Amino acid sequence: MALGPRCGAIRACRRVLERAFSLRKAHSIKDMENTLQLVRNIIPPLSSTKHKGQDGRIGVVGGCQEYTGAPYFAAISALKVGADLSHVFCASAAAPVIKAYSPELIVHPVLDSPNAVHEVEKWLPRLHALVVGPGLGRDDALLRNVQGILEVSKARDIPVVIDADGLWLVAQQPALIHGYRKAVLTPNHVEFSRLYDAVLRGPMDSDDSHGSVLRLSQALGNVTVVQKGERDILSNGQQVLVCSQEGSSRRCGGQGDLLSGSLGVLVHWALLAGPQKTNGSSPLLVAAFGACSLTRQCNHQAFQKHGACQIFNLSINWLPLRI
Ligand SMILES: NC(=O)C1=CN([C@@H]2O[C@H](COP(=O)(O)OP(=O)(O)OC[C@H]3O[C@@H](n4cnc5c(N)ncnc54)[C@H](OP(=O)(O)O)[C@@H]3O)[C@@H](O)[C@H]2O)[C@@H](O)CC1
Ligand SMILES: Nc1ncnc2c1ncn2[C@@H]1O[C@H](COP(=O)(O)OP(=O)(O)OP(=O)(O)O)[C@@H](O)[C@H]1O
Ligand SMILES: [Mg+2]
Repeated sequence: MALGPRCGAIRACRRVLERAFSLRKAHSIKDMENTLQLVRNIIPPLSSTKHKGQDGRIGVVGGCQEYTGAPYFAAISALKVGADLSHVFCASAAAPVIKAYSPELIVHPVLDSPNAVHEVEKWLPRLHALVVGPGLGRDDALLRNVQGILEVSKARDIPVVIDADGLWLVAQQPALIHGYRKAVLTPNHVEFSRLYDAVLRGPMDSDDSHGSVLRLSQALGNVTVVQKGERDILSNGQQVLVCSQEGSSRRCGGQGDLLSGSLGVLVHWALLAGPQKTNGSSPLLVAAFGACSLTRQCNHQAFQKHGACQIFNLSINWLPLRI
């Protein structure tokens, strides 16, 4: 009985994905349509023969005393997109708050414990992907623990989406993810400039966004980079994709968290599907394009429905995931 509403929500979410991917608006170029078809190909079919967990067990690493919304938005988005289980590994002060937001999330108050790396590592064999950074904050002790978590995740070949303060850590230590082909970075404008400066040791050319994203990806050893903005620009150092699907002009906090959480599950689906389903294109690029497209489409639908409503802030932006 408890599964009913959740299955309904997932089916609804899949319908939103399907609708998002069948839109032909906004800078619609043939490449964009072709890529959306590849995104459709990686979405696993629902089936009564599957067991719980098969469609994705995602871990979000983030959440501290100040920021409890960001890890919640990322983790709940993974579920709403279609993951079966969503974990949050956060600092102890954030855990009761995040638990209270939703009984659907599994919350581990471990990030500030002396055994944080071990506490997360013991879950890794059961997780398909990690989303590192939403609401993490910049406390040195937490960042040291997250460094350890990234190292053990790489050793186990777990895909990682790195966002927000996770990108702050990578800007301090690019070697942490250099050459790790299962990493996707999702910087906003400021995070991208910071990373570019740190890795390429010079300011980016603001007249050449494509080139800048391509060069940053190459300099990081072909890690996939998603530069969010008016148009999202994605590259794995070989190919550059642009997602210009119509979004909204409302720029409230948390939209990037929806993107990184959605991407966590799409990365898992894309790697499971493999290059035959993505027609030889990089599965991670296809996943990233799907997450950008979905987030922008949700922003668009929410804005259509609620306008520039200031009261509900972010909630207006993720309502479409629940229809
Ligand atoms: N509800 C929650 O819990 C949420 C928590 N969150 C968490 O907060 C933490 C910090 O993340 P963050 O993104 O605020 O980063 P940070 O480096 O402090 O930069 C902020 C400053 O950069 C600027 N700026 C930003 N974008 C820009 C642009 N496109 N173009 C130009 N400038 C731009 C802007 O500067 P200003 O305009 O104010 O001078 C802004 O004030 C992180 O853990 C994250 O996950 C969020 O996820 C939201 C929801
Ligand atoms: N100017 C814009 N026009 C339309 N969509 C945008 C614009 N800027 C960002 N977006 C979209 O909003 C989503 C989040 O991007 P944004 O740059 O706000 O991330 P962020 O700053 O990391 O957000 P968060 O507040 O969650 O940290 C992305 O899907 C992106 O495509
Ligand atoms: Mg962000």
